[in-house]
Amino acid sequence: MNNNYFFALGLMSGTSLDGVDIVYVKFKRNDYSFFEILQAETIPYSIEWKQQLQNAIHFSSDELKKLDISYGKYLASLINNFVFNYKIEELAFVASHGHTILHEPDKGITLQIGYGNEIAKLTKQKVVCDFRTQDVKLGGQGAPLVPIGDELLFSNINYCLNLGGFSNVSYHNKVSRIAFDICPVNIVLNLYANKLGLEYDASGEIASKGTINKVLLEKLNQLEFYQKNPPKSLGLEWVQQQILPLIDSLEKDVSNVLRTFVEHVAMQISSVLEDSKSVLITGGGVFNVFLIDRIKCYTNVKIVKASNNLINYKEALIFAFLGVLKIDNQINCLKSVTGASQNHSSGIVFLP
Ligand SMILES: Nc1ncnc2c1ncn2[C@@H]1O[C@H](COP(=O)(O)OP(=O)(O)OP(=O)(O)O)[C@@H](O)[C@H]1O
Ligand SMILES: CC(=O)N[C@H]1[C@@H]2OC[C@@H](O2)[C@@H](O)[C@@H]1O[C@H](C)C(=O)O
Repeated sequence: MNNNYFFALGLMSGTSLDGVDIVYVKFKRNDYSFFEILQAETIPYSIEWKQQLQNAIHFSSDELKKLDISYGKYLASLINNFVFNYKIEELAFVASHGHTILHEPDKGITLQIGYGNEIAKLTKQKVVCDFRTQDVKLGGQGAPLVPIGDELLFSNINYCLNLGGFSNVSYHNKVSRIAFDICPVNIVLNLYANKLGLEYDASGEIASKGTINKVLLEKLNQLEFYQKNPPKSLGLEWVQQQILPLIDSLEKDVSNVLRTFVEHVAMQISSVLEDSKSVLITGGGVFNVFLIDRIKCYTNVKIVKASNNLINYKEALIFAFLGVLKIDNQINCLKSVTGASQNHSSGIVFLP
């Protein structure tokens, strides 16, 4: 055993409901910039779990309490399997984001299920969870929480850009960390790829064969959201109200839609990135070769190549890191990002 290092598990279940991401990470004592992802796996949801998590928004508070416990038991079983399969012997704690069921921070509500007490009991590990509630209590949005990880784990990089359902960015301006959603990405590209019977447009092949609809492109770029200053965020409702009707009224050909939307994304992303700065890009959109090429056409940024583990598991890694900060009683929620009344150390610790 080397006392300079310690090991943690990070668990994240994202909005896309593809599964639970688990990472086993090596951290260094007294050096927050060090991390190494040793093992990583996504455990896909069964149809039953997917349905339950999707429907839970309509559950009564008693039903939610039951789900909190049964989902906690489920996470515990995934952790036990992971520890067994990868022969993990050293583990300081588990940090679990859980799954977000309710999130209306302006009404003081945020709920991530997966009861930590259940996980601690069944895994016999120290567990840190419930990272968002305290921030909402302090008047913050309870999200995004990843930027503190960007700040401390990737301090040598100017921009951390995520290309998921939506694209978001975080960077340090002259005074503090800034983070915001830039524009929709895969949530829109997938919808149109689905019309061709595809899950997504692999490598952006179909988009690359389409033609730009200039009127549509201009109208997309003129949407009011893009003129607003951060902090700002996007949701599915906005896409349904502002983006889809616009596309459908102006372009019928799917490859032209994909081509035009890729151009829109590339233009919006490049408009927030300053030339010659470094950018770490993560999220599944990294594999859209055509989109990355288009971004490169508009900017002179230096793209830092991320490993596949980092591309796919950065959020789970950062929740493990938020656990490290909580256990060390250090700030893990930034008021400059969430709008809370103060910076604070968030999360609840459960002992086995
Ligand atoms: N080879 C590929 N070519 C093009 N696109 C890809 C490829 N692989 C993955 N993607 C895109 O990435 C998406 C998955 O990305 P990711 O897992 O980051 O999304 P997410 O978890 O829904 O995002 P978030 O929760 O951060 O919004 C896929 O749905 C698809 O659109
Ligand atoms: C409430 C909640 O679960 N929000 C998630 C969600 O998924 C993406 C986006 O919306 C982000 O705000 C957040 O997660 C990331 C990991 C965050 O907190 O940084």
